Amino acid sequence: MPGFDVSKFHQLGKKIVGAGLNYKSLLKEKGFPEPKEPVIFVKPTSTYLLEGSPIIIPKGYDVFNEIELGVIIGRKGKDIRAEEATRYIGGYCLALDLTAMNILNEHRKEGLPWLVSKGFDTATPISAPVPAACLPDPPAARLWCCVDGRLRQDDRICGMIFSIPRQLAFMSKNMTLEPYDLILTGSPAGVGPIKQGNVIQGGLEDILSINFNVC
Ligand SMILES: O=C([O-])CC(=O)C(=O)O
Ligand SMILES: [Mg+2]
Repeated sequence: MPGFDVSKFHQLGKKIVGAGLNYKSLLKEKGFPEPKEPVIFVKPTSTYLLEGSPIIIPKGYDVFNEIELGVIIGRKGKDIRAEEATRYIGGYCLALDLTAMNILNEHRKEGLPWLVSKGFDTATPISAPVPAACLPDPPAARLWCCVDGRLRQDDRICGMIFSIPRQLAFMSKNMTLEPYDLILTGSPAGVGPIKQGNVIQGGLEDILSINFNVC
């Protein structure tokens, strides 16, 4: 994409918009109905964590792994049409949308926002980014996550309920998407607790990989 350098993502990363409950496999696992529209939330940029730094679990937080394909926005867009959405994608990364599930479950029951469960420091570990051209066919790609070498999550991007173009269209009706925003596109089944000493690894085909320690 002209004028967009995805390698600057780690310095210039802007808002983080997540789509939750977006994989058929996850909803089956949780016994939740499919949402009629994308369920979206924002994470603070202070949650970003780069490889080499450890995940820190706050006391009393039951933090769960959530591997996700991250879409890095490459150009400003408002009211993006799903048919044109790929033109706004500047690159991809892998991310862990770490979530304090004990807190989220309580807040969900009470109809409260998700910020506390998803907004703690180190809650968004991210991989190195790649340009959009490195992933020509996202739906066909396999996404996986291991904890201490044991496979927990393994699904294809086509297991999403709302495709990446539909997510960008929905989000950009509500808010302008800007270069270096990160869209977290939802996590497949297999989320579970992580604890001090765990090693979390994930991948998308042989295109993206992520590796973090929990301290
Ligand atoms: O944590 C949750 O239950 C919602 C979420 O972010 C996801 O499904 O990826
Ligand atoms: Mg998530």
